[in-house]
Amino acid sequence: MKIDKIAVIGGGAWGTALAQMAAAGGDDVLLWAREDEVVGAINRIHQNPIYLKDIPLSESITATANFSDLSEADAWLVVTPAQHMRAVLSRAPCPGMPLVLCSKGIEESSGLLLHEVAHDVCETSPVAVLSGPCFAHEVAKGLPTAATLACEDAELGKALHDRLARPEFRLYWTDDVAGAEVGGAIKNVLAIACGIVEGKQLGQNARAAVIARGFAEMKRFGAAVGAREETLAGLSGMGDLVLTCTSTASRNFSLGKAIGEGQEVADLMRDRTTVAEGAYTAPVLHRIATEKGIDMPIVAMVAGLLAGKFKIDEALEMLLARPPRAEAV
Ligand SMILES: NC(=O)C1=CN([C@@H]2O[C@H](COP(=O)(O)OP(=O)(O)OC[C@H]3O[C@@H](n4cnc5c(N)ncnc54)[C@H](O)[C@@H]3O)[C@@H](O)[C@H]2O)C=CC1
Ligand SMILES: O=C(CO)COP(=O)(O)O
Repeated sequence: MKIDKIAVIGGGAWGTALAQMAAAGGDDVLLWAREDEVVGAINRIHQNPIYLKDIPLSESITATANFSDLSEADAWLVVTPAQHMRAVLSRAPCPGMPLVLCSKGIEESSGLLLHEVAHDVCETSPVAVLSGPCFAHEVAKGLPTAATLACEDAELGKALHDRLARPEFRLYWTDDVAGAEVGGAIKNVLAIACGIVEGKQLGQNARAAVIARGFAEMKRFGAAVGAREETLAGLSGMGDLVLTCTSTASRNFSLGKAIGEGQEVADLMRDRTTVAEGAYTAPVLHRIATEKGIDMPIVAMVAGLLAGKFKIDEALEMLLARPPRAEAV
């Protein structure tokens, strides 16, 4: 099996960066974007002026707003915000098309992981997941990056690896699709928590505690949905957790930081141009954890703070008042 022609669905920062990476060898790449302004600018001046400003893009990238153009591709990279993936895929002619899911989240309405949503909408499509510590602007500039490529079909996984990996974009493979998705979805919620710690000036010890105990929550959730612990300890889990929990380049961390500094959640969420997935993942993750009896206190606090159920000082008090426990998960 050989994958040559790549199409990318989603002209945000990450879709644009992935199109840039897929076009780095000079191969033509088709990028579907929702905004006419993005389509026009990519085709005319090879830039994405809304989502990835000031980064020159490869002339091998062509943008389109027509789903019908995508049927010529050998595989699609799906890079919409998680909550819009079902609606966008439902409009695209996907029978049998291999899909590489690059978004990070859990569908709020159904509680499904994104590979389950893709199977729902595109029943005959084989599905892979690409996830890891990858700030879009760094990938678009060709800075060294490593990520996880998860695919149950080994032949398709190898073909995707051969087409997408580059020396500066190193892909490690696994067949643990759920594992790769769980890490990417949960780290966004934990990044909001770490941003709150930063904004509230609770200290670096507290941030390290959130990362380590948040990882324990990730492992508990993973075990309940069949994710392998070794995947969570890799790039898509621990790797992305460290990146996103320690940098203001993360939208999730920055959202948390602003909340920690005392800004109102409603103001911060209103009129956002870019997506902070953790704000949508936190409530559904908390709901699933409660239903399945999975202990996820940090996730519960983030969900409660976003919903305005309590103040940060109260959340901190509740976390610190939890009964002592053994460290092992
Ligand atoms: N930016 C990054 O560094 C990375 C992002 N991701 C993930 O990629 C996914 C996409 O994120 P970004 O490209 O960063 O987005 P972005 O924040 O740069 O852009 C927002 C995107 O949302 C789309 N959008 C807004 N309203 C929509 C609607 N009603 N229906 C369909 N699409 C709509 C816009 O067209 C645009 O493509 C997210 O799940 C994110 O977690 C994953 C790795 C890195
Ligand atoms: O997923 C990311 C890096 O791997 C991007 O993080 P943010 O969505 O928080 O900006």
